[in-house]
Amino acid sequence: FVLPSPPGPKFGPKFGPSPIYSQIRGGSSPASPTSEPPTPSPTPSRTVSLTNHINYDEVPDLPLVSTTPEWKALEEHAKEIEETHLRDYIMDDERCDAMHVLEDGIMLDYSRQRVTEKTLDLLSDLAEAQLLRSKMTSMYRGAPINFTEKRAVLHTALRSRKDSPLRPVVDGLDVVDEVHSVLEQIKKFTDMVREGEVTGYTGKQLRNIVSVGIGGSYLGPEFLHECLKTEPEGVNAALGYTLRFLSNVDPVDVERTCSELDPEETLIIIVSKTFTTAETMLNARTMRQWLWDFMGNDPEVVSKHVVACASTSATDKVRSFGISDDYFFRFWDWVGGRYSVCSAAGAVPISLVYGFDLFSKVLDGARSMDEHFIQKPLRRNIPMLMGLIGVWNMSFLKYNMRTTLPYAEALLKLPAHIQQLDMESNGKHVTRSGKEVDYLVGEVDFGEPGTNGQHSFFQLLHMGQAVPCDFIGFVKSQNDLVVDGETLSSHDELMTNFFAQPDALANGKTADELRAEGVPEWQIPHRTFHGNRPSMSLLLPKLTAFHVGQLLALYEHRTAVQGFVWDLNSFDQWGVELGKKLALGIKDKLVEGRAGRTIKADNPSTKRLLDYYVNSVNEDEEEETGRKQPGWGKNGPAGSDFARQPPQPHNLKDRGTKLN
Ligand SMILES: O=P(O)(O)OC[C@H]1O[C@H](O)[C@H](O)[C@@H](O)[C@@H]1O
Repeated sequence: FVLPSPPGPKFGPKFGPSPIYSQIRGGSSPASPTSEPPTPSPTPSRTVSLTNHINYDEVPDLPLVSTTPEWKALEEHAKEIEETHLRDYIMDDERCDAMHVLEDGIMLDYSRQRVTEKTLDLLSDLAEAQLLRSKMTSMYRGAPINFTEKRAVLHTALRSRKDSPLRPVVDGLDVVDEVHSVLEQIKKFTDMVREGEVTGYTGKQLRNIVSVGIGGSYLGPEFLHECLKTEPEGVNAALGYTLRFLSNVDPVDVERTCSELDPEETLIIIVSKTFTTAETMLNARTMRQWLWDFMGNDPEVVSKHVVACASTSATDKVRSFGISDDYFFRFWDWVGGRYSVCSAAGAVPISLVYGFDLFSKVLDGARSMDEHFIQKPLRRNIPMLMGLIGVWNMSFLKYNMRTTLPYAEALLKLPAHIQQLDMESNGKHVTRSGKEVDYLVGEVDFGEPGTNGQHSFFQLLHMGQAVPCDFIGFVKSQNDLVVDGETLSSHDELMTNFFAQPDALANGKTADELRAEGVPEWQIPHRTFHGNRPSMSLLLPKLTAFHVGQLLALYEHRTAVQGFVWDLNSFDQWGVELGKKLALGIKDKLVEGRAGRTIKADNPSTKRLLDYYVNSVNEDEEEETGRKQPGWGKNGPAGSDFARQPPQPHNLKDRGTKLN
């Protein structure tokens, strides 16, 4: 990977005087937790200079990757792999030894993947042909690699050190300075709230936090929250605070979120990069109404109880909502929603509940993984290995699904976060140059913590469709238990499954083995497992804030690797737009229907559904009132504001509780 140095930054970023990131060595973060078990000391790294790459705008239009000799070689090789069963591969001592890495405190074992040394060599050739390193460094340097939106992709800058020698500049601003100025604002504000120096409208301490947001403005922060809830430092830091997330536009979600909350002690965080997302903005208005219902319709109620985390380009919208500038925590267009956990989107709610210091440890972990990713050679690079094996499984072995199986209850929201991160990033059908792909890209991701998943969908994993599995486990529990008389701790018991399941998937169970166990002949086909099902195992020391940060960045980078090799733009999401636009059109039609006018739909199928929906509600109304109702008509003439109210309007006051 020795590529010519760029002639100069064409796309905006400015660099320090010399090779910069090359001074950073992997795993050197000082923030590794001191608690047991110690993070294994990183192997000394080879440094990689970020200057050895070509500018993104000079990356040539690549031919469809499926037409390259590197791709064809892998296709041929896939036939060879079919010849050997995983149960034989995993008996090879030398192979198993070669197929694990211990880097940045994380052990990755990929010996249960259907790969050989040759597979890895061929994948490495493919990565080189697809300019993987060049694309990675372009991302870190702030090139506009999200070219359909003309944006840089700089989530790595969100966890840069203040004195980082790598200083991308976007729109004339040094992004690292920008990041640190907001982090300081967040620290100051959240400390003041936690110390009671900033209070609510009636002078009460703000101890209930409601984060309103959806998609990337929700899933990642919720994933972090669930991890920190039982993190030993997190448990103490959060005493006396609650954090709830309001994401769905379903009014029932409002009901659940507000139940038993005292509005006078509640701080609402509106998290929306664009500050236009329909669901979030309706929920934001609902929560504002809820505050007003209790404390009066005074602008100060909003300015003291509502904060915003949004992109700088939404500043006017934030202000016109009534939010004060001091309560506005900005992020930037160069942070994608699903990559925004380390921005204000995650920083504000998490710091309010757990304190800024704990959130900083998440950033330390993510930074450690960023450094690992950019520096380590392929065979020691965890996200790169995982990404390339992902490409191999999907495009060559044709597994079009993948499952994330954390053996840690506190990671219960990781599968949902990965689902958005990966499926929104790589769920595409054209390459960077707009060519239709003729190879499989973008897995269907799903998952559930073990052992719950074992009693749910594992039947399919073992005997139905083959789905590559990511097993994630920890050496030490956040909170282990030893029950009197038990031979193992409860965490050990959990981990027995973490070790057993990958073997069950790989080995399966043959008819001969079943016969030897005395299984009756008629049952044998029903109890035979074909095995040969790939998985990988990630083993981390303990689910601390630092290691959560590593995991977060690891999966972000895995997604990027796959997108880079498939030559996709993993950072836009145009596929989400069409449905949003259509929903706006339906809104107009429903308004018509509610006003008792004929609904004109775009097709008979939608018209039938809309008519049924509107008329069924009206029939319920008639039953209740004994009167014929046009639209919602009970409260006023058709077409008036009242006419659009639901039949049983709720008083938002019912959804909160004054505790004293
Ligand atoms: O943060 P917001 O602008 O409200 O966007 C929230 C979400 O909405 C969209 O539908 C996108 O697909 C997501 O990537 C985004 O995270």
